[in-house]
Amino acid sequence: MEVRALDSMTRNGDFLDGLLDQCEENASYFTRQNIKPLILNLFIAGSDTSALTTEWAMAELLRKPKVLQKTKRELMEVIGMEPKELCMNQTLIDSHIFKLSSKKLCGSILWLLFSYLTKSKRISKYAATIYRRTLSFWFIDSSLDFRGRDFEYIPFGGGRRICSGMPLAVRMVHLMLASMIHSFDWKLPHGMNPQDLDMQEQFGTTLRKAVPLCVVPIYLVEHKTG
Ligand code: HEM
Repeated sequence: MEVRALDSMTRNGDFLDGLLDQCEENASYFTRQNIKPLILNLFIAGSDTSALTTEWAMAELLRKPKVLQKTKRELMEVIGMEPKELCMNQTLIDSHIFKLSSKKLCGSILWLLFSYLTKSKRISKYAATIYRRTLSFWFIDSSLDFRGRDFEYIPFGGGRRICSGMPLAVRMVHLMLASMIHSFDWKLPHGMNPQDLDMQEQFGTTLRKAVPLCVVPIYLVEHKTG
């Protein structure tokens, strides 16, 4: 903090700087002691949820090779062949995702992804029915909003305590999935049949796969040769 006061170069304008600025404000109830638990909270709330959603989605895609292929084709159409284009660039991701959503593809993936999390959080009988129904379909032209407006489907909760990481989570999960599908072909190990993939769940704070997904990435030759 002393160094920050002396040297404006040590400021990156990032989240931590914002928190430290807040501590320094007169009459702020927020102190340096609050920063560590707050950041820890964000890691706990943000890492397993996003990683497991991505893992479940990959597992579902691998069980449905035609859907995986269709997803890949759409990504190739929208992004092109060059994997380096798919980087952590906000504008790029958003524009790509919107293009895909218009084809109902990403929308349907999102729908599937978050259904898992719906199951792990505050599940009601009604949500359970929706969840089961959701898993039977892939290409749903869903009119349900995952942002807490339709109470039968609240993967991020709703109201004042709705997940504050939702905008980040939606982008991260899409980006991770899209990068993986776009850049590699995927196959199951030891010639495993997609239908034999173990989809059992392990109950917990977040719903993980009982048997972690093991899958082999194959680098696409077209990418190398251009
Ligand atoms: C797919 C990913 C995620 C899912 C499904 C998810 C889901 C949820 C749910 C259901 C809640 C409880 C909302 C309520 O009480 O009504 C929640 C809260 C929260 N989430 Fe997420 N989350 C995800 C990712 C993230 C990420 C990436 C972050 C931050 C980096 C984050 C930060 C938080 C925080 C801080 C809360 C507490 C909000 C509060 O109580 O005011 N989450 N999340």
